Amino acid sequence: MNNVISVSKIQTTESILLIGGTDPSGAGLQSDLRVVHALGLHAYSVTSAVTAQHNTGVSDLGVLNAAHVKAQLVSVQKALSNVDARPLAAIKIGMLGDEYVINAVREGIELLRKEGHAPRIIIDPVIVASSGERLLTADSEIALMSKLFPLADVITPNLDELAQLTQMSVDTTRDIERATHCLLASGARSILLKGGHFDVESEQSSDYFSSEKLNFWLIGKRWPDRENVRGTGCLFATAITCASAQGYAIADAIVLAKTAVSRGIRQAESIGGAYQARLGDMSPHDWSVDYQDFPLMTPEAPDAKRPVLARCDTLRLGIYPVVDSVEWVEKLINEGIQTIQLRLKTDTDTPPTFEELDTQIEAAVEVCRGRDIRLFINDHWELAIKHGAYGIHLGQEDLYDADIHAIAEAGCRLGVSTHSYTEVARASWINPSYIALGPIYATTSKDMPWVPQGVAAVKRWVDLLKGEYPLVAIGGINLERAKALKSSGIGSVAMITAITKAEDYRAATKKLIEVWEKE
Ligand SMILES: Cc1ncc(COP(=O)(O)OP(=O)(O)O)c(N)n1
Ligand SMILES: Cc1ncsc1CCOP(=O)(O)O
Ligand SMILES: [Mg+2]
Repeated sequence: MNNVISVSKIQTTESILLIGGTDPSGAGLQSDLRVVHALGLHAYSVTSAVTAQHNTGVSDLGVLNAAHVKAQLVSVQKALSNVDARPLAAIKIGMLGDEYVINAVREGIELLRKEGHAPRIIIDPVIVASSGERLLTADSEIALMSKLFPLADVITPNLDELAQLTQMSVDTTRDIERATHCLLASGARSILLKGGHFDVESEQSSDYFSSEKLNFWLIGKRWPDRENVRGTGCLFATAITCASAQGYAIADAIVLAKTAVSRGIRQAESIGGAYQARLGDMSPHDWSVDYQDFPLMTPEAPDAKRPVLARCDTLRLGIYPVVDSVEWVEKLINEGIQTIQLRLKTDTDTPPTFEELDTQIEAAVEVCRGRDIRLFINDHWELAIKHGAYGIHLGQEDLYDADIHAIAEAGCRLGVSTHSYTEVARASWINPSYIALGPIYATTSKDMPWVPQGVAAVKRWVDLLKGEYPLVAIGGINLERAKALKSSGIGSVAMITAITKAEDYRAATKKLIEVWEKE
């Protein structure tokens, strides 16, 4: 999975370049600019074509002469050479119209690259309008694919465009997966199929993302009473561009963008005979995400059955030590600990045998029996089920191997690690018994590719997920940091070192419980 930037390190002052066609009724560049402005970012905009359209169709279309497009790109390049210019972090390419403009855009990007700009590139391959009119000449598709797709970090076709670009049928989820994987061969780093036009009778609106390393469906709510909201495809691609410009990994940018599309449709207003997406003001720091707009993510088909996992008996799991032996479990529950994890790793120089794991897990469950203790078993989900543990803790990679339905059927709780928007969306599909957020601070107990998130990010997660799941913060947490985290509203803090490496583990545990439980 991609690394993620810390939410507290996102950029809010980068600039974006939008290239596309105008639409007097609100889609195209007009829609793109609304997204950028809702987030308080700065955009340069280069017009490639002028369209006359409404929700009844396209009545006129003029593609600009390529020289005019190139001249606009040169002006942007000059603006960017000023000392007070904000760095160009991302480019969104929308409607281009013909191959002359495609060539001009390619040259413009090369010029910007020569000047040292290294923006991310998001291409919305605008080929056909929703009403059916072509917005790119038929003989220009090859130019779009050969000249621009290889530069793209993401391409965002809708259903018709995916079918058109791959010449494949896209009637089922399997068709979409196949066609999307096929389009990856164009050289783009990733593809996002915008699924607004797929399975329109469904209560869900599902998009499919594919890259070399990661494939998933992203599932959002559909709003059937908001028909044909204008410019949502543009909104999606532009929102991805904004989040990319802020430094988010592409998958996280896509999850955030999906929240913006849902928000825009949920708040849409009918103006002049057509629904217009409405974002309102959004904080560039957390995009003012509302959980009702937050998507679910799954590598399985969007209609796959979701597990129904047992709930924890509380939203506040309290001080949560993570330990590596039954002895530690016993010692700490004797000190008043009520939530604890047995973490027996097998990737060590002297890994435990299967029999040893079996014996230890059975013994840990036995030690907790009849004592109202929430004992979570890390990784070894089959043994946890076998011995009737209260719960299991799994990381994101573990989720691919584990049988989540078997865990649910056994009545076992499941806590899931997360480090990013993508992983929270993945966890949300599973509807886990708790969500762990980490690393909050740097940790010496585990090699982590993730940047520590800090207290401000925990506060944002609490605000986003409040009441939905018990939340657990982990990574480098000691007494002082637990005090700082308490104000975030999180219900639990997990730790290894602060207890198991403490000079006096009894005193350390007592103090942590005291601080956490103090009103
Ligand atoms: C409470 C809690 N949060 C996160 C983790 C990490 O789990 P995972 O990502 O599976 O890594 P390992 O612990 O297996 O190395 C955890 N164990 N507990
Ligand atoms: C297992 C794990 N997962 C995320 S951070 C971490 C280690 C936490 O240990 P410590 O409390 O010593 O930083
Ligand atoms: Mg694990």
